[in-house]
Amino acid sequence: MSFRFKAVCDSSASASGEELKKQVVNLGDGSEVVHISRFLPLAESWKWFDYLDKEIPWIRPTIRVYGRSCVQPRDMCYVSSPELMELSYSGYQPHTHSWDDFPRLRELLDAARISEFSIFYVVTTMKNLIAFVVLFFVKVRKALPGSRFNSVLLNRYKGGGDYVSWHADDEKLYGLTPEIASLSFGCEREFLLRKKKPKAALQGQGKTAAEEPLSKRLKSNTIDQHSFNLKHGSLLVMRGYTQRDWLHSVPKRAKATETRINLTFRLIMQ
Ligand SMILES: O=C(O)CCC(=O)C(=O)O
Ligand SMILES: [Fe+2]
Repeated sequence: MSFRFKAVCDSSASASGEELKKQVVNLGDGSEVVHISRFLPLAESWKWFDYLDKEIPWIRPTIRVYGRSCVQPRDMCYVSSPELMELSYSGYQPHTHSWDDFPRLRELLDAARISEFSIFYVVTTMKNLIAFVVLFFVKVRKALPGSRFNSVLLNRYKGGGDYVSWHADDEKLYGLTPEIASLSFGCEREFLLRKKKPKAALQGQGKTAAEEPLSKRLKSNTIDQHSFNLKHGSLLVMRGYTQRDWLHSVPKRAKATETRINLTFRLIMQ
C-alpha cells in the first residue's frame, strides 16, 4: 500500500486567471514535489493528446539495462538544441530533434516573447508542436515563477503494460538540483517516488538502489514512499534534491488499458 502524503496546499493563478489548486509536498532534506491535478482544462488537454499522439515521430528504442539489450517499454521522442549537451541514458543516445533546420520557426518563438528559451525541434509537421511547446512553457512558467527549461522528453505509454522503471533523472547535464516539470495526458497512471537507500548500505549488499525490492523497502519504512495519480491535464514538478535522493517510476497497471502521453521539461546546464 502506498503512503498517503501530507500535502501543504496552496494555490496560484493559471495563465487564464482561474485558481489552480497546487499541492506542495515537502519530501525533506531539500527535496520537493509540486502537484497541480487540474493544470489544463480537459477539452484542451484532449486536443493536445490527439495532436501529440498523431504528429510526434514516436520511436521505441533498444536500450541497455544491467548489461542486457531490451526494447524500451514505452515510445519516446526528444527535443532540444544542438548546442546543448546531448542526453544519453541506459546506453542509448536519442536523436535530438532540432529547430535550427527550420529557421522560420524562430519567428514563432519571438512572437511568443520567450526568446530566452533556446529550445526546439521540428520535423515536417512540427509547426503546431512548436506552438504547443511554447504554450506550455509559458503556462508552466506562470504556475512556477522562476522555472527555466530548454529541452523536453516525450513518453507514450500505449497501455498498462508500458512503464518506466525506478530511476532518477540525475544525469550530469541537468546539474545537482534540477527542476523537472511533467505534464500528463490521456490515461491516468500512478507515479511513485521512493527514497534512495544510502549508498554505503547498498554497496555492502552488492546492489544498486533501483534493484532493492519494493516490498522490502515498504516493510522497513513506508514513509519513504509517495504516490500520485497523474490525471489527464495534470502537472507534477520535482525539484531541489529529488533526483539525488529519490527514485521515481510509473509501474505497469493491468487496468490502465488506454494510452498515456507524458512530457518532462528540463533545463540542460550550459
Ligand atoms: O511518465 C512519467 O510520468 C515519468 C517519465 C519519466 O520519469 C522520465 O521520462 O524520466
Ligand atoms: Fe524520470
